[in-house]
Amino acid sequence: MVKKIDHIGIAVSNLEEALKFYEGVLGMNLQGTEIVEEQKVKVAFLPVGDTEIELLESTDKDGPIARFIEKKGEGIQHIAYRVDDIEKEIEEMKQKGIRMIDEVPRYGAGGAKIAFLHPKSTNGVLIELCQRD
Ligand SMILES: C[C@@H](C(=O)O)C(=O)SCCNC(=O)CCNC(=O)[C@H](O)C(C)(C)COP(=O)(O)OP(=O)(O)OC[C@H]1O[C@@H](n2cnc3c(N)ncnc32)[C@H](O)[C@@H]1OP(=O)(O)O
Ligand SMILES: [Co+2]
Repeated sequence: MVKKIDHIGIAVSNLEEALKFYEGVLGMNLQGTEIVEEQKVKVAFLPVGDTEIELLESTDKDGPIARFIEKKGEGIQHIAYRVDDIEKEIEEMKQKGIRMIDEVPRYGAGGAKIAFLHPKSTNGVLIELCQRD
């Protein structure tokens, strides 16, 4: 099942501005940035101990991050849990009646396999399953 919190996804309007806070004030180290076209995001990863903060800026006004900020403002958008076998977990979730946004894994930042659970099935938190080989 779930191994650890892989990352916490935070929606930001401007990545450069947000990094001034995370690096300059909190003293975190930027591990790298990447554009994930399929999710319409530019992401920055900042490791914290055994997990990471994922800052997400939208690359498209219709992307999930743009829509989130429009409705709720900047803030925590998802929590990602590490799993070993994402296909197996997706099947188990479906059997347990969970509404999956992704029924087949997609590719996220760093080539991880990812799949989202709908917040209506999870007490209001958008959950990402994440497998890294
Ligand atoms: C790069 C990658 C990686 O880690 O490698 C990433 O993380 S990509 C991270 C960005 N990608 C994604 O988020 C992809 C998966 N997300 C999605 O498919 C979408 O954002 C949905 C979660 C389905 C929401 O879509 P949309 O905004 O069109 O739906 P909606 O407005 O009808 O929302 C349906 C209900 O869900 C709630 N809702 C929407 N987004 C939410 C969120 N992030 N957390 C908690 N609740 C949320 C709304 O308030 C609404 O509740 P009420 O009806 O009660 O008002
Ligand atoms: Co994520």
